[in-house]
Amino acid sequence: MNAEGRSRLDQLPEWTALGKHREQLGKAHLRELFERDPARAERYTLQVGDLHLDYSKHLVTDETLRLLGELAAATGVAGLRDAMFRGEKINITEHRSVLHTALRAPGSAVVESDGENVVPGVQAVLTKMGTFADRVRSGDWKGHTGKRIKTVVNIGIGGSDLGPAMAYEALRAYTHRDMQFRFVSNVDGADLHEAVRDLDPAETLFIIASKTFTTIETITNATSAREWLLSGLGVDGGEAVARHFVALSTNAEKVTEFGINPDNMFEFWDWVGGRYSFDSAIGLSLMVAIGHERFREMLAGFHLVDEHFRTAEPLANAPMLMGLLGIWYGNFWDAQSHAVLPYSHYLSKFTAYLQQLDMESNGKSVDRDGQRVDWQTGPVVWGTPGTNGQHAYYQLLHQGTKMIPADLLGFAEPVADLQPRLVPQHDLLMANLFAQGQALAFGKTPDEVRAEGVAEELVPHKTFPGNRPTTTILAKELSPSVLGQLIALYEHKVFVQGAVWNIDSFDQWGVELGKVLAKRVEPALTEGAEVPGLDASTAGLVDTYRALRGR
Ligand SMILES: O=P(O)(O)OC[C@H]1O[C@](O)(CO)[C@@H](O)[C@@H]1O
Repeated sequence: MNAEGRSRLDQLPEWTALGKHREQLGKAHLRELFERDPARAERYTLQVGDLHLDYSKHLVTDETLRLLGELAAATGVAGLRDAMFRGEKINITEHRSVLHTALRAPGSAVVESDGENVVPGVQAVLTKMGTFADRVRSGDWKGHTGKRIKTVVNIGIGGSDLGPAMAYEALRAYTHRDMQFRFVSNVDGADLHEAVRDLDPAETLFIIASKTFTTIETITNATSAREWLLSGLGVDGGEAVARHFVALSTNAEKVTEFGINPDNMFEFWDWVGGRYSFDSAIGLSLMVAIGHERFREMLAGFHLVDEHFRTAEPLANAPMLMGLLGIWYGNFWDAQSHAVLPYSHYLSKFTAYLQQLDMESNGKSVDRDGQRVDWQTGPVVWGTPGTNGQHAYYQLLHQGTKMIPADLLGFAEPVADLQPRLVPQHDLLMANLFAQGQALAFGKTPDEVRAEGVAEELVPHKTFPGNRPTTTILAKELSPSVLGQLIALYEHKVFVQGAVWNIDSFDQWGVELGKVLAKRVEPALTEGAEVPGLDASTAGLVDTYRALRGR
């Protein structure tokens, strides 16, 4: 038991009860669960805003859900959720509030951190972003030589890249048709090189997105971008940088040091985690792309799901259910990973975005009390757009030895631009989604295979065991609001899991060691410096690298 009187997770009776229930369920098959309970599909469906969630193809019964609800109650998920919304410092290792929900709260809301209402500041930045976005979109914002901006290059990494880059792809149909948007994150110079090589510096705006403004990848790329701009324009700096560089950051001092005019800095706050930041100033490139009205629609979508999460009963609460189902598989069925499979080309970067959200949040093995956990925490999140995956790794999903719960996401209507020309194609896409969910759940028995006249020796090969759980999430179309709803759904799902596992989902100490070691090793590569304490393997690799580079 910890100081707050909370027992270790695996010693809770609710945990033990789930373990026993799992044994009792034994080899229960989804086929039987559906046969036994004809109303199952209808009952295990939720409508949240525009999102229709079908969780009937999960290896659960009413009893499972009841026990999972009891686990959520016993682990104080709702209490921690309320503390988050109230602005309490639930990020305990960094002593910070966790208030991304305030970024999308209505202007009239009052949300306090350290006794101060943060909402007016959020709204002021949104207004400043809106004015700036309008100026760039309309051509009123001119580059150094008086030309209008045609390309926006966002330079950032992690949460300062994945969110805007993903949302830009997702909302492509809503983006400014006469402008281009590019996203540079990798410290590999090839990323920046490819992004700018066909651009005219006079028509290019760089948005430097970094919460800390100290991230080596971003500062290195930003410095190279500044050199590219200045040499392209044939000037020394000063006014040219002010016309072509803006910053999104919490660190005004470093932004000014870099040479960016503080008037062109859009601020956010330390209570916004990097991976929860793209609806803050970090979304500026997206706002320029889709316009501030659409951006506000997206925020309203986020808020709708925030309110649902805050108020809905646990077993009618979509993020709560999704989080608990993940716990059911990870902790009681030993599933190691979770696939997110969008049946939408526009969501091609959605899973990559979720990887940071989920794995940086819940990839922890020490609990909030600093004790090593004895239970599995965050899963490996992976996946690509569904139909492409079908022709690559779905073989393993259907007939492999691993249990991989999956989310299938799809939209009833293609985005407006594609209608009506490609509507039949869209039906084919969605038929694939429905077919995959069905095949994964129900499979094909040996008898069904035999009935097709298949030779006996091939029967085992053509049998599909099924019983592979999926959640299907449908919406009418991928609008800005629906995107906001989807992201908030996953953000809160991750929250629920972290709360049950009793880990701090809002720090990321695990990324630090590599950063420190890279800084230490770099002089060995560039200057051949002696790096004390290098292990034999790494020292050998450094030597090989230097030899290959002729140093
Ligand atoms: O916005 P910053 O400060 O440049 O950080 C970028 C990313 O680096 C991390 O701190 C660590 O990878 C992420 O959490 C964050 O999103």
